[in-house]
Amino acid sequence: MPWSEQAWQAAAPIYQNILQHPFITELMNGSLDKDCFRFYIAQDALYLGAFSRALALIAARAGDTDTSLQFIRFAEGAIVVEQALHASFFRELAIETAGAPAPAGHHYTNYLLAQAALAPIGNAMAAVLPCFWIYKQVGDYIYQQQQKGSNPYQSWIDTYAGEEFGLLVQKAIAHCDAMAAQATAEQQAQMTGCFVQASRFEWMFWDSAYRQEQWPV
Ligand SMILES: Cc1ncc(C[n+]2csc(CCO)c2C)c(N)n1
Repeated sequence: MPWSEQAWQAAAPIYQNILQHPFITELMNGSLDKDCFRFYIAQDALYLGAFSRALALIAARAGDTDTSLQFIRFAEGAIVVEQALHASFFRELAIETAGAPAPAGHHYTNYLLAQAALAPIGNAMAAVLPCFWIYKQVGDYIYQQQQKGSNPYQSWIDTYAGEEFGLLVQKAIAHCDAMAAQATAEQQAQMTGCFVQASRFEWMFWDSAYRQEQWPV
């Protein structure tokens, strides 16, 4: 069984929790509070900025030029998405600035940056994988389950359900599987741990937006 299948199974309970989260169910039926979505988009702009830096760090640390080039492209993709967010959703939702990161986003981005900078490269790759893979699965799920009719969040939904995005995700999975194939059982277990941890942060990121999470003090 490829590493990615084991990792997905390990994170499956978290993924099920994500699908049942009210942020997702309400996004899907269009009833999500506009302020929660605004909060999410602003936090996501901050997230994408940090995420692209994490990908660029992995590119710099990769052992071969093919992997390096792929992660440079991933990093570019994240910047392009971030700029598109600014251009469309920020204007549409009248968001002036992204503001400061909330606790969950802060925790998630700093985890990714620390893994990308300091951890073994396989761990770093496994830590960024849920960002791709969970969004693909959630995007497809929403797209399939959605009732037809107008949904104010349709353009967001369409971003992650497309075939082009699916190919990108396959590449990210393949790079992790190639790393894992050369790793010891212990290193593979560490990679799985990173994948599960980042999946947890994906749930927390949505939950944070749903609660419009603030710093306690
Ligand atoms: C919290 C959070 N997690 C994942 C994504 C999805 N995502 C962001 S960049 C990228 C790859 C390159 O475009 C993907 C799939 C998101 N937007 N926000």
